[in-house]
Amino acid sequence: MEKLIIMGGTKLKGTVKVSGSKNAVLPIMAASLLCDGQTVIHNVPRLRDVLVMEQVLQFLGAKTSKEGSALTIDTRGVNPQRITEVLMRKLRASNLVMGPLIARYGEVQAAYPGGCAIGSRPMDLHTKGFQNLGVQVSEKFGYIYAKGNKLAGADIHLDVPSVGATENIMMAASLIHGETILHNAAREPEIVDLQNFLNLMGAKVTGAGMDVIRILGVNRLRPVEHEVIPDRIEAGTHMLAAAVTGGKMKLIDVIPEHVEPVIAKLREAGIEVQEKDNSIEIISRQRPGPIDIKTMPYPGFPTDMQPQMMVLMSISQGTGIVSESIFENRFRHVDELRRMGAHIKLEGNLGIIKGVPKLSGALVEAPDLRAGAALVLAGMAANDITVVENVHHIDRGYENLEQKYTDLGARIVRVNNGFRS
Ligand SMILES: CC(=O)N[C@H]1[C@@H](OP(=O)(O)OP(=O)(O)OC[C@H]2O[C@@H](n3ccc(=O)[nH]c3=O)[C@H](O)[C@@H]2O)O[C@H](CO)[C@@H](O)[C@@H]1O
Ligand SMILES: C=C(OP(=O)(O)O)C(=O)O
Repeated sequence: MEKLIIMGGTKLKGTVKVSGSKNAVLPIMAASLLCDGQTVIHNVPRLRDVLVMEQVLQFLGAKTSKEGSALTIDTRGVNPQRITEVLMRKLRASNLVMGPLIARYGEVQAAYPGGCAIGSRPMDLHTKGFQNLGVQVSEKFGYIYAKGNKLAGADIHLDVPSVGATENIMMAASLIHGETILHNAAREPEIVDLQNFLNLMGAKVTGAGMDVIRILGVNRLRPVEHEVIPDRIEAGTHMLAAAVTGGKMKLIDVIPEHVEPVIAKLREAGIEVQEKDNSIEIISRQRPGPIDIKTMPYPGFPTDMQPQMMVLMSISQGTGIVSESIFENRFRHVDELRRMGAHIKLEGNLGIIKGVPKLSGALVEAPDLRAGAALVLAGMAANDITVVENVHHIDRGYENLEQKYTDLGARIVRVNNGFRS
């Protein structure tokens, strides 16, 4: 098991390049199954979820190859079969192959997906959406069976704006007869990137980024080349890394508009943020002031930034409240932050944080991806040494996180059972 050993206390300084978006590239990889031929995706981050998604596509018969940050997916040999738990459980986005497979082959059998253990994460909105399109869905022994030969567009209303359900329905509806109108759709930038990719392939999708998306089904989609958007959660994580270490950091290859909710909260806490076309500069001069956050679907404050923001709140002057409204079990970093001296009280979905002047190093465990990143930030801001265990969670969603921070002056080494790796 790999761990990170962090010697805290260095202010991060310099320029960091933001990698391509994990949550944009995964649905786009799945969407390549909608056509026959070679799809080329540029700006693909090297991280574990992408590797596992490649394994899912390979299991279905696709061939994948990489050159630099370009990923080629050749779907000519695809021959769908039952996707087992072993693969599906490795990531949440594995569920996104369902929409494309139903539309193209009329059938899919797959185990329930995995992903970060941050809540119950049901699939009911995905399966109800498929049923609206004429798919027969049954569930048995942890598997979803979906079948339908005469699929047709429909009016679909999502109970909550689920990112995954919006993506699955958009992909399925792109390659079936008739028009689908998806109401209460998720509005995340990754949905807009998926719309752009589908339309390049020849689909007729409009409205992504708003809460009603219209998809006019077509008979055929063609393979294309596409460049994914920068990762707004990685960008937000770096912005918080600069803020909690008292640093001065320039982020390049970022779309400032996508991180506006994070920028607004940093400014409220007294951190200086300068935005340019595709760069952001963060200057942190003093201990942050108190803020409250409430996680909401985009364009609200992202749940994927809640643990990192809690680190800033742990060292702010005053008391702040975190209200987690998306996932019911996304406070698993709290016990670990307490080990580092944070004063946090939990009451249901509320975290009440009384800032302390400084955190102190400790042995902590990354319980999931963003909580793990938050612990790295806490370790860099703290006195003394912090050891973060279970780094594999962080590797799921960040490309070279510790290397990027080492380049900015942080003192971090990765060890494997005590040996440097
Ligand atoms: C790979 C990917 O893009 N993951 C992101 C995606 O996850 P994911 O797509 O899984 O998250 P959703 O938007 O679907 O989940 C939002 C809420 O809807 C609920 N829900 C969802 C589906 C369903 O069928 N029924 C249901 O009740 C969930 O329990 C949750 O409370 O959006 C989340 C919310 O921004 C992010 O934290 C994840 O990083
Ligand atoms: C929760 C996340 O990922 P996933 O949906 O893949 O579990 C995340 O990226 O923070």
